[in-house]
Amino acid sequence: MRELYSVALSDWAERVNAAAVAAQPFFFLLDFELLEPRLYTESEWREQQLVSFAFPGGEGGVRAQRDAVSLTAHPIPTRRYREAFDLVQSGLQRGDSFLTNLTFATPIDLQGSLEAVYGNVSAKYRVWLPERFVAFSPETFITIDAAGFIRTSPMKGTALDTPAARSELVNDPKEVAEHATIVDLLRNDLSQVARGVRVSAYRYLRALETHEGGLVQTSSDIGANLPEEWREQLGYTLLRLLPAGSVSGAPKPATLDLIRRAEGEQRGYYCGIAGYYDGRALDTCVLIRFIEQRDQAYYFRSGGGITARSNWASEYAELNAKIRLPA
Ligand SMILES: C=C(O[C@@H]1C=C(C(=O)O)C=C[C@H]1O)C(=O)O
Repeated sequence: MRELYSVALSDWAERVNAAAVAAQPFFFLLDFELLEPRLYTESEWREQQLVSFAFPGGEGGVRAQRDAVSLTAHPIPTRRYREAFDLVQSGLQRGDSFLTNLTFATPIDLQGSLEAVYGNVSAKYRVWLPERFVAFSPETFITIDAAGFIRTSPMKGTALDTPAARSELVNDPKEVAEHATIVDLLRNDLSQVARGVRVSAYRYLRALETHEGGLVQTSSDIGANLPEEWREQLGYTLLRLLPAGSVSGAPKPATLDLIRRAEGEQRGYYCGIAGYYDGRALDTCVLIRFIEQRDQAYYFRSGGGITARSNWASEYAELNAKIRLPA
């Protein structure tokens, strides 16, 4: 398996394995295309501040600021969205894919800096890579506890947090089917690296607060047992699970090809993962709810899952509805 990876990725995986075995804390970033793997030691984030992150059980990075931050989106032209959507639809109709996550970068005006966004918003996971991006993600990719129990909580299905939209989300056959597809895909992914795969909670609703009103998402929890010596293989285990099913689709190889053709640009760290190992256990998130800085411009990256039953206008609306700052 190892020879399939680039030198940079194998090197990254070996360094992850070594640090995990040595009980040395580390933080990492992996981009969607797996071209720019990064691994940071404690002094690189604490003293040199090459990256900042705030994870549920972990590090804080810079403290919350009080500067006002806000954003104004300039939605991408519907024509551009439809072209990509139609390309994805033809792949879905041919049966190359049965679920494809289609995303775009929407230009935004940002009042405040990436740092100010990082310091002001609340989210389960926050990551700030200076000059590059800030992410405020609600989505866990996987966690591994000290005993080697691996868990994942895919989020699939998003709606505004109103009673009507909630019940539509819960009852919509398309949403039900998409969610089942993702849970299946992740069960399969986990079974590649672990044993005793089980779903402990299925399709529960979770509210997400934002500056401009709430969103709800449907999530599930899936878990399994890694081999006892899991730390020795941690880097390669992570690579085998990527890209994350919830932000790619199924089946993965053909779907990734469809995504590349439809989106026409790399996702970079958006839809990649970030992880924090505290010396014993690992927590990772999917890098969504993502503001990117390119040259002197800012873009909000967002998207959602498309199936053969999807309709372009509601998918376009979902992509735009996600362009918000959490409270
Ligand atoms: C890629 C994104 O969304 C993904 C797709 C979701 C969906 O289809 O409901 C929800 C969360 C993400 O896993 C994003 O929000 O940017």
